[in-house]
Amino acid sequence: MVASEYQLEAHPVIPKGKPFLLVVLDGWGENKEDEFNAIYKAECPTIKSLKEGAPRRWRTIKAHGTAVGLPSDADMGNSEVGHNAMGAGKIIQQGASLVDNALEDGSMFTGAGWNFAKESWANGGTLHFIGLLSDGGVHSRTDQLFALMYGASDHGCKRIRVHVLTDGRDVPDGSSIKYVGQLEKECENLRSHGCDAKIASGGGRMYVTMDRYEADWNIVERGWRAHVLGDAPNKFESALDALTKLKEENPKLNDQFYPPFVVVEKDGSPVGTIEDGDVVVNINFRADRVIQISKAFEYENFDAFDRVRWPKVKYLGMMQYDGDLKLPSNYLIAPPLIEGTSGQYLCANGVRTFACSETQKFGHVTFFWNGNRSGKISDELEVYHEIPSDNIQFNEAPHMKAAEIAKAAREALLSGKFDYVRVNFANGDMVGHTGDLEATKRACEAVDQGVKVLIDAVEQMGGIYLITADHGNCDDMAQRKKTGEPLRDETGKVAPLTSHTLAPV
Ligand SMILES: O=C(O)[C@@H](CO)OP(=O)(O)O
Ligand SMILES: [Mn+2]
Ligand SMILES: [Mn+2]
Repeated sequence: MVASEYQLEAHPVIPKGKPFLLVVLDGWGENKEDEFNAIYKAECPTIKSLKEGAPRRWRTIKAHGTAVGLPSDADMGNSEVGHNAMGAGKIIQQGASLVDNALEDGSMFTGAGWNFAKESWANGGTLHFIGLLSDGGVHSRTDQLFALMYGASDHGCKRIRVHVLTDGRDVPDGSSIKYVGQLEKECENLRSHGCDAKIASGGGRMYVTMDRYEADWNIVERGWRAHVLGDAPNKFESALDALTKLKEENPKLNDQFYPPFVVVEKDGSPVGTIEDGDVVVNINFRADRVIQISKAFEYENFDAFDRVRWPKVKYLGMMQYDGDLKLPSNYLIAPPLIEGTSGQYLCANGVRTFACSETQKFGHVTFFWNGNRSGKISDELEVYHEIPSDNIQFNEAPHMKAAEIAKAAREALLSGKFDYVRVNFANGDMVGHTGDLEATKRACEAVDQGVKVLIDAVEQMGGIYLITADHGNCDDMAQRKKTGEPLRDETGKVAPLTSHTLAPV
């Protein structure tokens, strides 16, 4: 599109010269009002008064499944799809759907990415897969991994090593044993058909490899050491052993936070380090949490941590994760092309924008918002302001940076320098993912207070506001039976729900 195609007529209702405030409440769904709905149980007078005081202006919209471009209506919403859809104002066929389609019609195994990968094992290289091991469908799916493993074996691959990141965030805590068990079975089956397939290393997604927005490079370094160098304090003869024994040592450990581990032979040598001539496929289709590890594999000049050894491998993403950086340069499936984003229109029309969140969600209101492009659309018109997140488990400080975000955005509103202020409050989502109901209530209260500060400021300036969310999370903190009743363990304790929900927003 040329710039003129982005020219817009003046809006008939929204006053020119008055600021517009857009607030995304991350992970804040509209769900059944019961004791496991943290929003309902918290003191949230601002949000409540908006709902009750202006019912005509309040409505719910779908934020999951096919309504936002996901493969099926059983798929919960997530930040990438939510912010992509809101930022572009349209439904985009998401990575998960594109991978499914390519597997179904076979084009996965005829594309340029696949042929590039194949050269490596044709020359004796090992095929490595790295990624999140669950069927949560937010970042990756095990059925897609298995399809790639069998596809490789059918195309002559003789040696596969899988580096697994345990989930417990998009699926219940404790379920990683099940996924590792399934993967072990598939490996066994492949071995009986002449392809030497094994799990080689792993760790929990929030502690190993899958950092985002450069919140903590140590996370990526731990992964690099385990996957590439075969170096981790914990060495076991199988991944199942690793999970069970680490949990025995520390019963409080959850799937999201397993320490890095390496699978070793009887003599203690790692079963699958990453070596020159190998090929590495990252099975995550979602971008944010694999950009850093992709840089570590791809960039010759890299100083985020000491790689010790930088093997000469072919590295491929399931998708290309960053369209601006062209990262990684090789990938299996072309990502959705997201054009005509709101930012492109607003910049073409001279709208001055202030976008703000804390680190954990900073890329959500910038990178995802702009259709998975890093960097700004216009240096003159836009200010992107990041408040550093703390590197802690967020139920320990459920207020996170809500007050700081509100303060920064308030100043932007009152400064008169911006026409459009866009923020994301992370709390409902990030604390919701811990499964800690009490802390999540505090999280909702911090968000509610932040929203109050911002509404006061925008009203003072005579502007208008829109408050919305990207998907549910804190609106239901209990796993449920089919009947809707909460699931309980033998002692009667309710099983916490750490994942997003299917609720509308
Ligand atoms: O933490 C994440 O990576 C996802 C859950 O997997 O959450 P969100 O989509 O809200 O960022
Ligand atoms: Mn989100
Ligand atoms: Mn989330």
